[in-house]
Amino acid sequence: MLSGEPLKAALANALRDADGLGGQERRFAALVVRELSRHQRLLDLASRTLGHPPGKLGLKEDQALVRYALWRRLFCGENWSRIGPEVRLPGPVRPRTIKDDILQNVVESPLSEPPLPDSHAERLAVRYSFPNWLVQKLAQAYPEEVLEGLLSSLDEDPGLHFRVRPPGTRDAVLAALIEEGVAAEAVLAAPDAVRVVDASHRVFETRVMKTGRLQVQDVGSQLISEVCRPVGGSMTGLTVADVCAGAGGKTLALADFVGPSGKVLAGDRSRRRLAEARERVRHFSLRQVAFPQPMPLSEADVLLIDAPCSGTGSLAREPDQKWKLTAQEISKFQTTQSELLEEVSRQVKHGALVVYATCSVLPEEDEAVVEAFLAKHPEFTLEPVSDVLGAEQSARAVHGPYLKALPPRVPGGGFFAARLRRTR
Ligand SMILES: C[S@@+](CC[C@H](N)C(=O)[O-])C[C@H]1O[C@@H](n2cnc3c(N)ncnc32)[C@H](O)[C@@H]1O
Repeated sequence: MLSGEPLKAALANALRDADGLGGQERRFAALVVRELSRHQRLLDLASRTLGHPPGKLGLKEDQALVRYALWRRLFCGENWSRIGPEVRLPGPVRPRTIKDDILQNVVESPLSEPPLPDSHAERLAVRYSFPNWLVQKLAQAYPEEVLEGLLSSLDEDPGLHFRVRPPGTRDAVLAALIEEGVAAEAVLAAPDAVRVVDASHRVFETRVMKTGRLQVQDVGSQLISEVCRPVGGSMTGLTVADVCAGAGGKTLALADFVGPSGKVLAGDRSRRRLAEARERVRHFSLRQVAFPQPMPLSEADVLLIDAPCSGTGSLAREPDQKWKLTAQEISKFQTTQSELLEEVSRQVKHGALVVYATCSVLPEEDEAVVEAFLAKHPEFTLEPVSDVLGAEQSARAVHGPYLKALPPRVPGGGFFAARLRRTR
C-alpha cells in the first residue's frame, strides 16, 4: 500500500488478505487510507510545523502514523488529547521506529498557523491538499467561486450514489427502501439518482438491492447516459455502441434505456474490465448486451466514447491520483482521446450520434478535444446537451452546449460530455 501502486487496487488486495477483520473494520481501514491520501499535503505541512518533516521520519510507516494522528486531530472533531490505542499498539503488523513520545508530541503540541503562500492558487492548493500545478491549471479554467467549490468537494468523501432501475421508478424505490428501514433521498441533479442517507451500508442487504433495483453509480456518470438519448427521450429499440465500456457502469444504464428490443454493443481495450462488465450484465440478466469483436460500429444509432482520461473529476474517490498524475500524462491522454474520436467517427453512419465523455474537469481533455475534432470534421454538428436534459438537470449541469457536471452542484465526481451528430 505504501509502495506507490494505485490505492484502490492496493486496498482491495490488502483487505482481501486481512483475515479476521469485520465489515466495519474494513470500511474504517479503507476510509482512513483514502483520508490520509486526500489530505496528505495539509497533514504533512502540520507535521513539518511540529518539527517532524515527512522526509526525516525513519520509515514510510512512521510517516503514515504521524499523518494518521494528525488526521484524527484535525479532521475528526473529537478531543484527541492522547495517543489512541490503535496507534500505540506495537507488533509485527505495524513496523515502526517512531517513539510514543514523538507521537504524543504530534497530538499535543500547539499547532501554529503555517505561513501562507502569496499566490491565491497556491493557498487553495495547500488548504485543499492539491499539487500546485493542478490548481494552477484549474484556476485558468474556472472562475474563483466555482474553483473553490470544486476543490473543496474533491477534497471530501463523496458518499455513495445509486441509479434506480428500471428508469423512472425513483419514488417507488425510495418508498421500498424506507419500508426496509433505510433512509434515502432523491438527488435532483439526475432523474434516477438517489443517495442513501443511512451510513451503515445496510442498503446492500435490502431486497431492493438484491432484486437489482439499484446500481451504484455516480450522479454525473448517470447524466452521461442521459445525454445519449435522442431528442424526445426514448431510446427503446435503438442500437448503442459503448466503445469504452470498461467494467460496464454505463453499459447497464444504456441497456435499461434501449430495453429488450434494443441492443448494446460493448467493447473495451482491457479484457479484464470487459470480463467484469460481462459479469455485471449477467448479474442483471440483460440479454440485450453483446460483446462483439470487432465492434460493428456502422450499425449503431448512438456511440458512446467514455474516453480514458486523467480522472481529475474522480479525485474525491481516488485521491492518490492527485499525487501520481503529471502534466505530461494529461497531454498523452489528450492525444489518445483525439485518436479514439477520429477512429470511431470514421465508422459512424449518417445521422448517428456520437457522445464523447470523460471524468476529467480539465478543458484540454474536454472542450478542446471536441473543438479540435469539429474543426477538422464539418460532417459532424455539435448538438446542445440541453436538448435532452430536463430543466432541473440543465440548470445544474449544462455549460454552453456541453454537459459539465461539477460538484458541489452535481454531487459526487466531475464529468463532461458532448453530443456530436453526423449530419453529412
Ligand atoms: C473512463 S473508462 C470507462 C468507464 C466505463 N464506461 C464505465 O462507465 O464504467 C475508459 C475505458 O477506456 C478503455 N480504453 C482505453 N483505450 C481504449 C481504446 N483505444 N479502445 C477502447 N477502449 C479503450 C480503458 O480500458 C477504460 O476501461
